[in-house]
Amino acid sequence: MLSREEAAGRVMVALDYPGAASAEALVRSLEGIPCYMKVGMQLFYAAGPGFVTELKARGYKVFLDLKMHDIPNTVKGGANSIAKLGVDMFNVHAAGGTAMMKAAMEGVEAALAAEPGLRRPLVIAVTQLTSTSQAVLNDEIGIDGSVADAVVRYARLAREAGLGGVVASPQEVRLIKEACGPSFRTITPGIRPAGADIGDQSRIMTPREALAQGTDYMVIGRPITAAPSPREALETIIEELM
Ligand SMILES: O=c1ccn([C@@H]2O[C@H](COP(=O)(O)O)[C@@H](O)[C@H]2O)c(=O)[nH]1
Repeated sequence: MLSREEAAGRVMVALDYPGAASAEALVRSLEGIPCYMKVGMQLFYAAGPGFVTELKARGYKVFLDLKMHDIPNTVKGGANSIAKLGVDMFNVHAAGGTAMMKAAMEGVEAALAAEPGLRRPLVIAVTQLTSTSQAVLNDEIGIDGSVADAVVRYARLAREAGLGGVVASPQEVRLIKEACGPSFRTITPGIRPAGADIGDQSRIMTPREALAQGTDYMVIGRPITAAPSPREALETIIEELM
């Protein structure tokens, strides 16, 4: 059983908006609910790091979801800059390989050494996007085997590189925890309350199902942001988790 506060703390609201004004309106509508805020590419490219530091200054937990995937030296620099924003969590693509993921960790260490008061962010890796189906993985991308096997392989790589968790679908959480241990964090998009529009997601579960699988955090965007009342939609999800 989760308390209301614990349940809210498991939800990361995806602020997928074209600019600061619309994102700020959503944040205000959820005021007082202790959920995580997730800033992704759309908002970050439009509103910049100032929006992130403002959320932190107002006491929000922030996941910066920029999914870095580049050569190790570039990712090291990117991770260094991100760590200096004081976010709680950020990510890279596990497909970049061990050297790239280790470079992200080095970038964080360098930031912490330069500014000892900084918060240490949890660095996590994207495994297979939750929009990727079995058929797309095999027939289009050309990776053989099951999605679950590919996800677990990436999760093991991420753990070996020193990262603290992965982004995956809730359908793979149990396998990831078995392979990487219970304290290795799972952050799961692909969350759809019963009856909600699936949209472009492929590997989905309801909030309650995801929690039963043992997910640590669930990322939820449109089921909240596109609802007539985002606050009511989030409250309903929190109730479902209690
Ligand atoms: O595999 C992934 C990685 C990241 N995401 C992000 O999560 C949210 C999901 O939004 P919904 O509106 O609930 O579908 C979005 O910001 C994605 O960029 C993901 O869906 N899958």
